Amino acid sequence: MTLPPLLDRPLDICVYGAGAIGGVLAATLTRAAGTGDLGRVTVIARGRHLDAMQRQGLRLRSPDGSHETIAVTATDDPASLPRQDVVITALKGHQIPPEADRLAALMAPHARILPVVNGVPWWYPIPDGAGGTKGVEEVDPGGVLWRTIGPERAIGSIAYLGASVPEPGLISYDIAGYLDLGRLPGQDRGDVARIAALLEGAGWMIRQTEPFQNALWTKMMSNCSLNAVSAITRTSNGLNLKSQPIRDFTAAIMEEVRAIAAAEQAEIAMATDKRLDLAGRNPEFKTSTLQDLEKGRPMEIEPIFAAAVAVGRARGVPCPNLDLATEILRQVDRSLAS
Ligand SMILES: NC(=O)C1=CN([C@@H]2O[C@H](COP(=O)(O)OP(=O)(O)OC[C@H]3O[C@@H](n4cnc5c(N)ncnc54)[C@H](OP(=O)(O)O)[C@@H]3O)[C@@H](O)[C@H]2O)C=CC1
Ligand SMILES: CC(C)(CO)C(=O)C(=O)O
Repeated sequence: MTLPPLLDRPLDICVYGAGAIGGVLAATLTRAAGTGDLGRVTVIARGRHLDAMQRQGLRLRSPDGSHETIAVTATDDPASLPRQDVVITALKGHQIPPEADRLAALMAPHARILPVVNGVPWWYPIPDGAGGTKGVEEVDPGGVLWRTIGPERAIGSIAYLGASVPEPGLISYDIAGYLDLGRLPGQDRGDVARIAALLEGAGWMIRQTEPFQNALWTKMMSNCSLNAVSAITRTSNGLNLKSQPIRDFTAAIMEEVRAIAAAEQAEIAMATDKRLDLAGRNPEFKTSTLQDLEKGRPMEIEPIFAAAVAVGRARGVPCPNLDLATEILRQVDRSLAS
């Protein structure tokens, strides 16, 4: 399908899900709203976090420890906003499918969507067995996002940074980093370049790794291993990796994901030992999966770990360590729900 081009005027952006990652994005974009190629910036949030932002503004703690308060335009009702040029989702993977209709209604006909999400994204194609492609069932059950929004409107977006929400209204930007934007081979990248430039204008460091599946599976290698192991042990990676057996288990998952990536024609340039050493450098930081577990919220088990296993299965790549880690986490989730 040919997409209508982005309009030749500043682009209005809505950040849908202003939690840890979305909160950092909302803060930085709101600061820059109305400058350069950036039009109005709005935010979708909910509950006590929304109340706090509406009452006191979004409070941002930056990696250098400095604090600032930013007045954001925030609502829990996307239908109250005008149709957007760009929607950035920063929801958990499992929180996106239930929002499919509201997301689609929020997007102008020419709009692009940037799903900043860990795991196999809902727009990522795998063979459907009939000569076409479809999304991965574990991340988009029944293909609702694939049908309602369409994979061609999505620009691949990966956050290489760390953030958390210590209390409602307060976003802690814990580990400074960057966003990687891109599309798979053969797709038009003109809109990627424009949105990358817009985000750079708002102060973001942007990479555009080509082919994009290299960036995607490089991040998956970290998430499938570090996030899963930290949630199983309920311990930060910094401490986990001091134990040789845990380090070996984490490395084994990384190697399995590397093999799945290779079957997807993706190259993970980062050596496993180097990635493990990097993870050991932030002993205080808890992965987003461990943050969820500690807050008693559902973990992104299906969109991250189970989806990777599913891609491995579709390509005939065994991943027994990741498979076991996934099943352990499902069991943890079930035990908490009962
Ligand atoms: N945190 C991190 O350091 C990193 C996270 N990521 C990835 O980024 C993505 C986002 O994660 P993260 O920012 O940690 O998640 P958060 O849970 O902090 O943020 C998601 C936000 O969206 C809100 N939300 C969910 N559904 C709705 C809805 N229907 N309407 C309005 N608001 C809604 C949530 O509210 P509520 O709390 O009520 O559910 C929450 O505030 C995930 O895929 C994660 O794996 C990637 C890199 C690092
Ligand atoms: C830890 C990190 C930065 C990489 O695995 C991450 O993406 C997360 O916490 O979700």
